[in-house]
Amino acid sequence: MDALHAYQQGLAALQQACQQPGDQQPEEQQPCSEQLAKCLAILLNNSAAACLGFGAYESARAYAHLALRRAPRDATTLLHLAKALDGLGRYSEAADACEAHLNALARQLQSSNSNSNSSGFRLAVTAAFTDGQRFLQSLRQRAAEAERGEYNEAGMAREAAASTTPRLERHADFIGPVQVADAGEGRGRILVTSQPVRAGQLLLAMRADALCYDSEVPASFHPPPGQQRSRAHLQLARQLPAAAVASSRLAARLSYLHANGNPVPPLPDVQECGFVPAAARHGAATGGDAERLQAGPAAVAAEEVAVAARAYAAAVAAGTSASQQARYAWTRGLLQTTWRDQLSADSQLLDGICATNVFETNPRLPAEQPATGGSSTGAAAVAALETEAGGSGLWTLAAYFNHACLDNTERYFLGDFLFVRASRDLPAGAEVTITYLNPLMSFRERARALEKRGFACGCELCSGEIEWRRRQPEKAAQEADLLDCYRVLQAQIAEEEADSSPTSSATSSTSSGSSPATPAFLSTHPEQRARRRRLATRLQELLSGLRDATRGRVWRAAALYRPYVQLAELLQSCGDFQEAAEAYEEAFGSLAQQRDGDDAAAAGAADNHDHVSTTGPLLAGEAAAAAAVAAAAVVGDRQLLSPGSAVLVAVKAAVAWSLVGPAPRFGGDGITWQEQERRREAAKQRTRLWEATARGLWCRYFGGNQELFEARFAVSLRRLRE
Ligand SMILES: C[S@@+](CC[C@H](N)C(=O)[O-])C[C@H]1O[C@@H](n2cnc3c(N)ncnc32)[C@H](O)[C@@H]1O
Repeated sequence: MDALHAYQQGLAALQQACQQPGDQQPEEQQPCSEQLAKCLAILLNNSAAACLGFGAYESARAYAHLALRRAPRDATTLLHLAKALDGLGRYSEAADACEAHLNALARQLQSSNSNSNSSGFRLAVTAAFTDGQRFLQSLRQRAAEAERGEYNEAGMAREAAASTTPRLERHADFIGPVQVADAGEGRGRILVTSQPVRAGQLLLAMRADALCYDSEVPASFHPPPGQQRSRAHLQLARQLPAAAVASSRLAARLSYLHANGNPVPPLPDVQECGFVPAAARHGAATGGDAERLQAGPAAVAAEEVAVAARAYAAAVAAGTSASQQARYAWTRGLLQTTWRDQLSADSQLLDGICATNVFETNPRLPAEQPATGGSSTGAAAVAALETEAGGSGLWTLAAYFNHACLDNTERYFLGDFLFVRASRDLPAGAEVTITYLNPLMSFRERARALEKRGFACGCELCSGEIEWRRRQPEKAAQEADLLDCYRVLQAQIAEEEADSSPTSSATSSTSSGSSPATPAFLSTHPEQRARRRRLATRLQELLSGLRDATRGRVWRAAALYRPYVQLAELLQSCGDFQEAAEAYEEAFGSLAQQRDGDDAAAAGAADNHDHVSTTGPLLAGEAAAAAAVAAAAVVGDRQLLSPGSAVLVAVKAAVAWSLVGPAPRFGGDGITWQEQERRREAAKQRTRLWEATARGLWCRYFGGNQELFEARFAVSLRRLRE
């Protein structure tokens, strides 16, 4: 800031020197001498560099632009312009400026060869050229991301996996075909599609505006007793006031967010918040500075003096009181000045904003971690990377998504980057929703969690359940009783699983050296296996009751998915791989929308199968698999409750089937060698089928990047290849 001040004084002095004596009007000013023009260019360029130093990008751009009017081919100024445009998110223009910078360096190299300049100079220019090429590459990458939503997600997953607290700073946000609109009817602001979109299309990708990873919470931080929010969430809320004071962009974005219990703020100001849609970026990518760069040296005109003065004023404002630019933050009282003239942020309001809008980065699937009644605000039904770090963050544009238990998007995180894709084809103007909860929680759990947040969900899933309860009160009561029993059983299963510590005789899931014959999760202790088998039998009985109680309902996953996955895991740990695989298939089947006659269709499939196959223990499972895979193939026709869970459970089914063939049969069942061979072959086919199903769903709902699929399911896929 001091440097900028000094340059400004220098510029003022030169300005005076350039002025002709007498009382000419500014328009009549004469061109100053070549030497003065050179000095001016240097001072303007240095001013640009100073502005870059404290993030005053608009001022840096203005200064660099003025400097280039005097020295249009100056390599350093072109680099400063590229950096300023990069900071402003104008990536294509920044790439143009960077290319011009590289051309200027190439010319310098050429003339240094012919002028026999010192080798030191040539080395320095060559090094700058290499840096410039790298910079250009990263600008082109950001332009592709911001303008077209083209991300190297597998590369980002690797970047994320390389750190325990990943922050993917080198990537740009993408705001696709969505915009904020007023929903009215007490539902606040929502996101709607700005054009028709296809299932799987990327709607939004953005870095967290603020994020705290679990591992970043100081050990000394003890949340107040009874607190429902995670430690990272609370820590984030504590950090926000200082962060809002330090960044006007963050303050602006936060100020438009809703905090339950407060009046809903107006629609966010796009300029203030910097929510630039990809379409607008694409349009801005032509012309602008890139074109104006062609302008030759010019006289010091009054207009330019005014531009320099404005750039200076803006830089000073940005450097001294960053948050002055967040106008609505002042109106709302989120930012204030204290009696000592210091800037401060309303921590209570920010705490409320956090409570209403935070997402968790690696919410676990319910089968991995039973839902706890929905205290987490961001539980999502997507398979987390095995390496993904847990944390709480704010993604301020995603905060305008309203909730629906049966939503029309899929979301996932790569480090601190949030991706949201459409999970259905949607027309223009359709409301885009996400689920704040895990849709696989029971209706009662979801309703209770949303009640705490002050609203009731009226989505198709919830209204379907309400209608079913009205029509079938006995079945609903039966289901509720069974789910209560399931909760008791769940606690016993959790206790049993806790018993598989490395010191116990069962092999822990973290042990190494697993092979298909002795998978890591297989319990080798006979007593433990017997205990688990007993629990599995009780779960099977309970599931048979739940199936009856929910027969005829459109969606059954909320009741069936979790117990089936849990059953599969128990069976797998007992070495009953085939039964485990079939339980995973049932879990998968429960995710697909049930239609009238679906059960009859499955029975029909089994009957058909009967005619062509010898009756055997694989039969029921094969029919179920065929039905499930068929369901996966026609998801366009009907829906999956949670595509993320469907992909995960399909992978798990594939792994379970891969273990069937070569696994030893406990207890022996006296089957022939040929029969064993037949089963082995059938299991192999089923493995391939389920892997293909998982990949098919991945393509439909997650953009289809196979490398990312490999990264997400690395451990499981390795097991499949063994
Ligand atoms: C993350 S904000 C979503 C955006 C919000 N509508 C706004 O204007 O800021 C969460 C809040 O939106 C409201 N909301 C979200 N989903 C809703 C729904 N399905 N029905 C009614 N209100 C909802 C609730 O007040 C909730 O606490």
